[in-house]
Amino acid sequence: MSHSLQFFTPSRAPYLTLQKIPVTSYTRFSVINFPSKKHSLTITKSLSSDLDAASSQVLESGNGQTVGGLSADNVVAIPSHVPSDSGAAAGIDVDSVTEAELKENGFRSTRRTKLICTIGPATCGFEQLEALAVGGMNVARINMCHGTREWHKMVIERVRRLNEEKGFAVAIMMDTEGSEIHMGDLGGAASAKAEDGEIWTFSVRAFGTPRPERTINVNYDGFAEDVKIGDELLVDGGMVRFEVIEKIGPDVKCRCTDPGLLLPRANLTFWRDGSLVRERNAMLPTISSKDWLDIDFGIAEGVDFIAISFVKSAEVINHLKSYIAARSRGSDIAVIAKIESIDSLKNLKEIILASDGAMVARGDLGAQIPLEQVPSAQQRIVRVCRQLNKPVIVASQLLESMIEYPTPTRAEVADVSEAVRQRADALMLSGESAMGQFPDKALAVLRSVSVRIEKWWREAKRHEAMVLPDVGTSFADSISEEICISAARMANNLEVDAIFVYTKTGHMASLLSRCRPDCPIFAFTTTTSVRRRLNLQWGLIPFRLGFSDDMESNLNKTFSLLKARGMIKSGDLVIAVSDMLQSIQVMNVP
Ligand SMILES: Nc1ncnc2c1ncn2[C@@H]1O[C@H](COP(=O)(O)OP(=O)(O)O)[C@@H](O)[C@H]1O
Ligand SMILES: C=C(OP(=O)(O)O)C(=O)O
Ligand SMILES: [K+]
Ligand SMILES: [Mg+2]
Repeated sequence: MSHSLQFFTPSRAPYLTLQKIPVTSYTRFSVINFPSKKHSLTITKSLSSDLDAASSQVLESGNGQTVGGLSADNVVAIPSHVPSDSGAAAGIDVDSVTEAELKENGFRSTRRTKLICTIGPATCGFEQLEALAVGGMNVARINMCHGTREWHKMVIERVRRLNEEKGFAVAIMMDTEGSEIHMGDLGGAASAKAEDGEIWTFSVRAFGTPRPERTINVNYDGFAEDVKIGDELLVDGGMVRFEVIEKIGPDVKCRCTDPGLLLPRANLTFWRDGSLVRERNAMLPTISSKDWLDIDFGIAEGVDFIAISFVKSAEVINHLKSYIAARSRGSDIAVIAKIESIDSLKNLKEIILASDGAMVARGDLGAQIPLEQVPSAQQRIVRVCRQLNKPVIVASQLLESMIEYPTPTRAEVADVSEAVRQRADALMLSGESAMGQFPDKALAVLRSVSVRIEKWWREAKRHEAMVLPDVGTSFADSISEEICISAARMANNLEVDAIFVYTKTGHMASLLSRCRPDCPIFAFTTTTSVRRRLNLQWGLIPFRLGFSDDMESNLNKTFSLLKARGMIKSGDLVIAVSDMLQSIQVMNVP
């Protein structure tokens, strides 16, 4: 039984044909774009089955052993020993955590929201990093505000080793310091307490060690000239407040009006007559000379993402992207724009269009706009990113109290839930994982809240439909988009177990992720770098797999490999799409 449907458009002529094809074992709809390209939409009930032969044939392990079914104590994924970026590799790379999750709980309950951990003194050891990866960390973030390049290099090497030895695909995000005004590093002290009414000296002078009492170094030379007596000085957006009372040369004397804890390199803003004074910040370059050196370091180390602090316009992103393209010879580093200033909100759409993703950096954003405006800004940024098909991260203070306590506050759980409900791609831990006392517990809270809220909203079918504008710039891109939108809709309506996408660049996988379908998306890609990058995006489970242009053989191979590892089983309903063939196929796993 088969059906046909034809679309004709005049002259320019993509004739899209759904035609009747006499096939008995499955139903095939073909969408044909004359004269050049063929797009097939195939609904397959049963696949010609040389599958059993295939499944007995493979799975090659890292040491060349053949692995059949996995036993409970054998859940650690064994990456193929074939060079990872080789398209011809016979095995499949997936990590032990995903594998165990799929086996134990099935497709439906896999976590869709991705998790990022800032790595700091509390989590930089190999075992600590491994514990985070086991706990669900998808991306490790290093913040170039803190630590030395040698320290960051060591963290990068450990994460890479973890990926190689344990089959993880933890990506690395390097976050630049940016050139906004901030305090010095407190001479090595972890914090300093400012009490109500105390007089502190803020100065561009570098103080020796031990740091004289009640002194703070400021990184910006023009500081003393720019502030005026009566200005309000806010540390970290108001965690501590001072009033400027006197200027003596490079020193600015301030009285503490809201006491609190000063942390190393905390951000400083000054306010006059109720408004943020930002003329000076506007003069500072977004990417400082130190940031450029850090960026060179990131390129040399082959990080997966570079997050740029205090982006003000699309121009700086375009500039950086061409810099990276010229320097990194083929390795594709994604650029994430941190939205944390008034200017970045003003130019939001252009910035996001120019970037490969964005971060709602609520820490500094909350210091630049009134706190009560942060939630609506977050919602807007998340929506714009999804519409423009760019991954979006919600960051800062998600579980701030867990820096010190083993359980979150109810309000923190509600905040995390809201970000998950908005269906942001990723949630980020900062101090909680960098220097907190309970990094693993904080990650576990993000994980369990994500899974719970995702399930609740899926079951309640309460996700409002979002209008997804055309983002493609070519006709072929538009076809990919339509295919992904249709595949996601079909997946929801048919209640399929998973969508499979075969993608070389990852683009088709991200288009599917944008649709936020009910089922998980298994993204098969040929390179480890694309696999790592896809790990930031909502709902994608990235695998590295060598595949060809022949979809039938790709599917057979995938089914046999995943079945052999107990990650799928006969009868599971799957939709497969591919960016080589631009096709949709619906089938039961044989
Ligand atoms: N590499 C590091 N070395 C030492 N401390 C770090 C490092 N990274 C982060 N931290 C600590 O974790 C805190 C939270 O991290 P993050 O939010 O990334 O930085 P910031 O507070 O500067 O915005 C920092 O204030 C700092 O105390
Ligand atoms: C993530 C942020 O940036 P950083 O931690 O680098 O200040 C933020 O400001 O929220
Ligand atoms: K930073
Ligand atoms: Mg910031």
